[in-house]
Amino acid sequence: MNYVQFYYPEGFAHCYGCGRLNPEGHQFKTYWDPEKRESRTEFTPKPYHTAIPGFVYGGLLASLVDCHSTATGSAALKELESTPWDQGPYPRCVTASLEVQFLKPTPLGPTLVAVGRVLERSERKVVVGTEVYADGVLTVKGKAVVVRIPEGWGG
Ligand SMILES: CCCCCCCC/C=C\CCCCCCCC(=O)SCCNC(=O)CCNC(=O)[C@H](O)C(C)(C)COP(=O)(O)OP(=O)(O)OC[C@H]1O[C@@H](n2cnc3c(N)ncnc32)[C@H](O)[C@@H]1OP(=O)(O)O
Repeated sequence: MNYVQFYYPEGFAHCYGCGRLNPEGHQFKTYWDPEKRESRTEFTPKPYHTAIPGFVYGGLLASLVDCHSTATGSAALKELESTPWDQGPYPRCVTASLEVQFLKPTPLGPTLVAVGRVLERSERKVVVGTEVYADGVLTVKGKAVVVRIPEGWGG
C-alpha cells in the first residue's frame, strides 16, 4: 500500500503540510496499517525548523499532527468504502479542531514518528489521537477532529 496522500485527488494535493504536489511544502507521508488500524508519519525536521537551538519549532509539530490527523481520518473513512486500499481516490478531510500538548521539548535532529489512532468515527467526522516520538521518547500528544470535505468542493 502506498501512503494516504498519494491517493488524494489532484485538486486536494497542494496542502503545504502534506500535498504531494507542493514542492515547497513538507510533503508529509502517512501510512495506514489496516490490521492495527494505526497510522504512521515519519519526518526529519530540517536544521532551520528551530524553536531554540537544538529543539523543534512547535508550529512544525502542530503541522505534523494536523496533516497526520487528516490522513488518518481519510484512511478511516476509506474503510467505509467497498473499493480496495490501493485504489484512489481517498476521501479528503479538513481539520475542524486541533489540540496539541507539548509534553517535553522535542530534540532537533532525530526523525520524528507520529502514530495515530481513530478515537471516534462517523460517516463524516473522525476524531484522531496522535503521539509524536523523538528517539522513542513521547514529546507531543495531539487530538484532532477532522471532517470530510463536502461533495463537490475542489478535487
Ligand atoms: C483548507 C480550507 C478548506 C476549505 C475548502 C475549500 C474547497 C476544497 C478545496 C481544497 C481542499 C484541500 C484541503 C486541504 C486540507 C489540508 C488540511 C488543512 O490545512 S485544513 C485547514 C484548516 N481547516 C479549515 O479551514 C476548516 C474550516 N472549517 C470548515 O470548513 C467547516 O467548519 C467544517 C467543514 C470543518 C465543518 O463544517 P460543516 O458545516 O460542513 O459541518 P458540521 O455539520 O458543522 O460539522 C460536522 C461535524 O464536525 C463537528 N465539528 C465541526 N466543527 C468542529 C469544531 N471546531 N470542533 C469540534 N467538532 C467540530 C460537528 O460537531 C459535526 O459533528 P457530528 O457529525 O455532529 O458528530
